[in-house]
Amino acid sequence: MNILAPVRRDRVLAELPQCLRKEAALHVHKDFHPRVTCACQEHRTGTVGRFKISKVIVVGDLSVGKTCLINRFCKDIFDKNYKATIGVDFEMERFEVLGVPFSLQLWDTAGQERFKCIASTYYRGAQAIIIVFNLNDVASLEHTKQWLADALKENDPSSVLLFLVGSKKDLSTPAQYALMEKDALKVAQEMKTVQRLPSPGVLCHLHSPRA
Ligand SMILES: Nc1nc2c(ncn2[C@@H]2O[C@H](COP(=O)(O)OP(=O)(O)OP(=O)(O)O)[C@@H](O)[C@H]2O)c(=O)[nH]1
Repeated sequence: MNILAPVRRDRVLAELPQCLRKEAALHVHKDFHPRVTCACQEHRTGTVGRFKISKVIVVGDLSVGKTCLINRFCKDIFDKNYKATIGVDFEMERFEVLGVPFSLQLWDTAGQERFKCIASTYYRGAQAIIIVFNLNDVASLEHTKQWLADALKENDPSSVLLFLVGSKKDLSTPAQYALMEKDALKVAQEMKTVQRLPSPGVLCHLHSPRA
């Protein structure tokens, strides 16, 4: 018996872009090295029963907008009142990819120093790390390096996906924004070096709430 509500229509992917199709994945070809094939099959997602699960952790200074980012993605809402996250919060977003049920676990961690200890116990086993900073607060960008270092202590730097996300774009002037964007791209470049990936391993995304 299926007790879950149907997956939201915009979370159903019936077709993948060409570059993500099976034919494009070299490791599924017969003559590919078995060790690589195995490694590709092992890591990316966990499985609970018939469900595939990926874990994403969202880290960054207090009040940079982590909860708002998750709420916009999961519920399409924006709340201008600040309510600090205590420890961690959790959202589960269900998808259907080519007919296969898939869940994204989103872990919203507290930015406040006194909750860091609790929050960091949830870092382990992430497939993606989203590091958020405030585009109007250069210190929050500087601190992303420490957030990354802490998150990587619990995860495999060579396989985890990193996203550096700037928030509160609506509050910055074009000049401030241009400056911050330059600095953010530099930090993203440094993160890529820390991760020691041959290809771009960090995506830098600058975000503002829709009114
Ligand atoms: N103007 C504007 N305000 C934002 C934006 N994102 C978040 N805020 C506001 O910033 C405050 C903090 O947002 P949260 O999402 O709670 O921040 P957080 O990073 O989860 O904070 P902690 O739980 O303390 O770590 C709230 O008052 C939000 O409304 C944004 O893009 N633009």
